[in-house]
Amino acid sequence: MVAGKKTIIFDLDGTLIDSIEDIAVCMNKVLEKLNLPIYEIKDYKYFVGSGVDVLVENALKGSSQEIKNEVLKGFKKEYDQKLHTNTKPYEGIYELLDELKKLNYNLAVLSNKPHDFTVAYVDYLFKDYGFIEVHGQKKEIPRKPDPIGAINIATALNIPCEEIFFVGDTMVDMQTAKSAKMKAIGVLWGFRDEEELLTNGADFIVKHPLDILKVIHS
Ligand SMILES: O=C(O)COP(=O)(O)O
Repeated sequence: MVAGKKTIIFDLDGTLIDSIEDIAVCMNKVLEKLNLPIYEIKDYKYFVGSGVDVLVENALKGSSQEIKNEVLKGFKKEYDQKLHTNTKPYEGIYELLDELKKLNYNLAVLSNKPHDFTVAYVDYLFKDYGFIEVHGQKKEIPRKPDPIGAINIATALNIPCEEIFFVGDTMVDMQTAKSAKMKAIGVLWGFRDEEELLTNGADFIVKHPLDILKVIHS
């Protein structure tokens, strides 16, 4: 029975897991091989969030489609084919999930990371927490900030969107939450700042994962 249970949907990159270094290292490797300019980690925090195609677009503004295709192929080979050891849950995430498990919440993930890879990371890092709906980017479903992925989760769990908390670290997540009529929690340990989250509709801002417990009990 899942109906009626309290529900939280989490974004993955920048919210549950700190993946930025592995993404940056892989992309820089591909760029270097092709003699293209590389970027610092802080730049990647703004490139990531809308899926791998947009990551490539952001890193290659002004380049030809041919080069973009080559980088995309190279990045998928470099990054998407294995789990990366520097990618870890943020400090406090396991403590938060322990509490949410005790409270018997429905836990879900909605990411713009490729679907198979999203599932692989959740299985690898969070298999003890019973995430009930886990969705990455799929060809047939428009990616965030389109609300359809979030609405589909609500429908699958039979929970009204208005009762669901959506937790994320970027404007894409806040826009998704608001378009789906969910409660948007913006987190400050991820890739973007408070101003971006508030401007894009965050209902709550949290500085540490355990602060989410205060929000959901308020
Ligand atoms: O891979 C991305 O671009 C973003 O993934 P996220 O939706 O989990 O932040």
